[in-house]
Amino acid sequence: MQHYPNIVIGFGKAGKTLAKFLATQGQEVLVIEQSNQMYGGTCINIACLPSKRLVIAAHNGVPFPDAIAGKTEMTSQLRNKNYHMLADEPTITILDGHAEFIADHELAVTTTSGEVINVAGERIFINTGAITRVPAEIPGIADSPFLLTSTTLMEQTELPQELVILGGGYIGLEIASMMNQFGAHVTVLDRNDQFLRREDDDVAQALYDDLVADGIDFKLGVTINQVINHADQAEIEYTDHGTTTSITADKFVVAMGRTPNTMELGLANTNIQVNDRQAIVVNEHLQTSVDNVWAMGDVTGGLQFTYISLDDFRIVKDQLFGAGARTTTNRPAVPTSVFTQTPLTNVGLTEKEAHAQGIDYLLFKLPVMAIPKAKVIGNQRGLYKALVNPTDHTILGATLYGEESFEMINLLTTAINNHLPYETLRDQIYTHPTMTEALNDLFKAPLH
Ligand SMILES: Cc1cc2nc3c(=O)[nH]c(=O)nc-3n(C[C@H](O)[C@H](O)[C@H](O)COP(=O)(O)OP(=O)(O)OC[C@H]3O[C@@H](n4cnc5c(N)ncnc54)[C@H](O)[C@@H]3O)c2cc1C
Ligand SMILES: NC(=O)c1ccc[n+]([C@@H]2O[C@H](COP(=O)([O-])OP(=O)(O)OC[C@H]3O[C@@H](n4cnc5c(N)ncnc54)[C@H](O)[C@@H]3O)[C@@H](O)[C@H]2O)c1
Repeated sequence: MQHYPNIVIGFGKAGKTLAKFLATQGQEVLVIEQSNQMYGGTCINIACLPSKRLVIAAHNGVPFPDAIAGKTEMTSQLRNKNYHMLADEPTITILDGHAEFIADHELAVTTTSGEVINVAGERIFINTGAITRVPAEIPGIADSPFLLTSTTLMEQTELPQELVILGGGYIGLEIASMMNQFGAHVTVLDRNDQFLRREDDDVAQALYDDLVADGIDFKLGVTINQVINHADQAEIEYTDHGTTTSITADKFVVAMGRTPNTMELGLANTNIQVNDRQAIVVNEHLQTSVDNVWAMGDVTGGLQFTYISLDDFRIVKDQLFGAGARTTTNRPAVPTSVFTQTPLTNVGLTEKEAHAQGIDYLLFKLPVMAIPKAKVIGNQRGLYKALVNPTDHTILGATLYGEESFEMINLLTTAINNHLPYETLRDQIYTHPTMTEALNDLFKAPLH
């Protein structure tokens, strides 16, 4: 059995960044990746980058098959670049194969040719990501020929005319908005009665109204009973507030959450603990229950974002090479964006959360209609909201529903993380015409 000082399982964001960093420190690293189509991980191959490429292509009126072809070319280039980023390091070995633990520090790797190679690692970093949750408990879904995931949707060459999306969260809404722009008729089914229930009601209502105006149908508060697979179409049967009915679809997308990818990792052969949601249990330093074994990224069951996985790398790096002060509990504010055609972006507290936590705040609000750049872009949908601490005037949170909000939010995040008073943003000189300059107006006067 070959021994390595460092083994990374999975070529994801945290894993590849850590492997590269260890190599720059002269350390030997074995990186195990089960698919040569996944060098660089989920984000660049099947998630963030291809999906945003398609969102933009749809917006620009690119026909669906051309958009898919352009996306595929892009991911291929990114994959190659990522591969060489690690493979060209003299102290990194990439092993193409599926890793399973056979003991706390030992792995059996089944290569693509079927050979099994056993390796041992002094330090092991698990970065195996998450996979689409396909609800086996709903009859007819798992074995349906009409089933798509976010991954297989992005491999289609023909636009489905009638598309049903099961789940109206991040993936469901981004796909709904994008496929609607490509020309499909989209219906979204979600078990929650309330659309985006964590958002403030005014913001959720604005996005909902805009998506409905675009032609997307929503069935909220429904129970999906079964999928009946006919010759050409799927029939999705659901109960809508006591009435059982059904809808037919050329394809349906399962977007009901993603489960930490631990099922085929052989963890039963180790002392590494997994919780009831299949996530690897870690402490605030991302250490598992076995010494010198860490888990990073989606597999820990935390927030599923690429930048969280990157931050997990920083936490582990700080233990190995720094003071060990960085933890999951002292992460700075984390912004999030739903990349619908008009994007919805948050950082910090919403009004709903402030109320629930009994936190007092000043409220600032601005309709996007008031922003000159929105007129220039030709999309005046949306509203901005910000919550401010009444005592020291620091920003408690912001919700930006409007064009380019996924860019602007980074400025607000900097302000929050550096405890800047809102007046700093209000009085700053901004480039013109931009969406960001609206911060001059947003912070003019609180509503209350
Ligand atoms: C459609 C979609 C859109 C998204 N959009 C965004 C977005 O816009 N912004 C954002 O921040 N996040 C987005 N996300 C979430 C983001 O993609 C994930 O949070 C992120 O990629 C997780 O990275 P990771 O480091 O946990 O591991 P991953 O990048 O998932 O890497 C895990 C790797 O491990 C490999 N692997 C798994 N098991 C084994 C094994 N046993 N042996 C060997 N190799 C193994 C896998 O093949 C994979 O390459 C999106 C997700 C999806 C599905
Ligand atoms: N822009 C981004 O950063 C981005 C984009 C896509 C995905 N992601 C990440 O990927 C993760 C997974 O995305 P997702 O959309 O699959 O999960 P999600 O948790 O965001 O949404 C899942 C939705 O499915 C619904 N649902 C679950 N079970 C159901 C059932 N039986 N019947 C009907 N509805 C049901 C839930 O109510 C929820 O609205 C996200 O949480 C996010 O962290 C991020």
